[in-house]
Amino acid sequence: MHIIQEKWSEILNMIKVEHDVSDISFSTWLKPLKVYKVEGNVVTININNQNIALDYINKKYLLPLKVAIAEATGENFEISFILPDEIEEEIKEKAVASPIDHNENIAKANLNPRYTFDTFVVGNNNKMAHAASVAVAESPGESYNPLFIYGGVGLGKTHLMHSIAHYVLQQNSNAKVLYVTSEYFTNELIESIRNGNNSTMSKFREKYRNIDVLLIDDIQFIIGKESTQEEFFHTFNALHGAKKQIIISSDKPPKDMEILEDRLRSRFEWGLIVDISSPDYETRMAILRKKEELDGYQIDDAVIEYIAKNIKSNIRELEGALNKIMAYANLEKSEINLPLAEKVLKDIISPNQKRIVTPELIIDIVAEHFDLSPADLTGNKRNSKIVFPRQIVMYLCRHMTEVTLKNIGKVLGGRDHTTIMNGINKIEAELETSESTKEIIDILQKKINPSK
Ligand SMILES: Nc1ncnc2c1ncn2[C@@H]1O[C@H](COP(=O)(O)OP(=O)(O)OP(=O)(O)O)[C@@H](O)[C@H]1O
Repeated sequence: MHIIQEKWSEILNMIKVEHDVSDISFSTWLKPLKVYKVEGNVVTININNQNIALDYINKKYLLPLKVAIAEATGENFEISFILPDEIEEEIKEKAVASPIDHNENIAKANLNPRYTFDTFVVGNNNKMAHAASVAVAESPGESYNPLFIYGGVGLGKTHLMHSIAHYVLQQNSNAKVLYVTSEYFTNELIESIRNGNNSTMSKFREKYRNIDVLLIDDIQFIIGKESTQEEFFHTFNALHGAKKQIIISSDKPPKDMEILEDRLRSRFEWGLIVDISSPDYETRMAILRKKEELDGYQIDDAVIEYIAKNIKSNIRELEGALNKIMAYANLEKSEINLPLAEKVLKDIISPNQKRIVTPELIIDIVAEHFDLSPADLTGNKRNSKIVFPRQIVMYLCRHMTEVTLKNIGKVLGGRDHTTIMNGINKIEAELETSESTKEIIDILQKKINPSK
């Protein structure tokens, strides 16, 4: 604590005595004054009362304050006054300048720090989507609302959405920005409904309707979930009506989302719809080069070209391939060259570009989709949250691999083949009657084997 702060009441009392200030004047003008900060030889005094006449204090007490401070400290100080409003402004400005607060904002908004415009490679496949995203980032709520980005798995939708969010936060650290997947939105909604009281629901609504920029990823997953669609519809209206920006991504355009409620579909079409397609060879090369630069690697052209030539449809896999080569080189302490790349990638790059689908892969992807762990699916728990996804694994293993019922049972924690058969029958029956099960299976099949 600065000596002026320590001696503050003494200083005020000195003024009272020396200038014969009445009790009432003292408590009106002097007592509310507080030392806000001391920097160098400047004391900033908080007036502490927005309505007080600054002029009057300046005229009447500036000199007495200077003298009393000099007397109490033995030094000369300049004095400046600050009002509560100005203090608030200053705190906000500090928040902009402070990288710690910026990181906090990024975390609060659920953003991946790496997914920015700087690290996003613009190519023929995403030029329009990129340009629209920049426009939205520069003037959220004003240009295209909603911005609807669609495209296949692993092509950069999420990266682009995060880039918009980062940009908005950089421009205005007070902006309320939130990125969620539609699955997260659904789970949170279900949780609020399950808690069953009005306050959890109103908290949920307050959260989602009090946002400047809302980004919802993979909206296709709310299809078939009626209460989620209903709630999202109202969230959308509230935000859009208040000119708040909404950005949505999906694996297909609204017109192809067959069982989406019409009123949502038409809203999705209000703004701008842009797509991201598979990158061409040049773009794949540029993405790999960018990654090399960001991760600080030094890699032979031949290796980069080999990956770019062979992995065509999915950028996540393109990056995964490079990571895998680096990991091997590291592990085996070997040089990064073409023979190593060929050896490491032989599983990914089969002559006809097919990904090898195994029950383990299916378990991983189904678990991730339902927000479960693989161990949940192979374990013994029997609640419906787990049983349904487990049956889906059985169905998908049957239809996407050559593995026998017995072996599917083995991988699924040692279940016998009749259990597996029953699970498969259950899903097959549901597919006859339930649009949402059909949709889930469709999504999962695409996640498991995007090239199909
Ligand atoms: N144009 C690009 N430049 C640089 N990196 C990219 C680009 N496009 C995609 N990536 C990278 O590819 C990976 C997959 O991208 P992302 O997660 O954004 O895909 P997505 O389309 O959202 O996939 P999903 O459909 O699975 O949600 C990320 O690591 C991302 O950084």
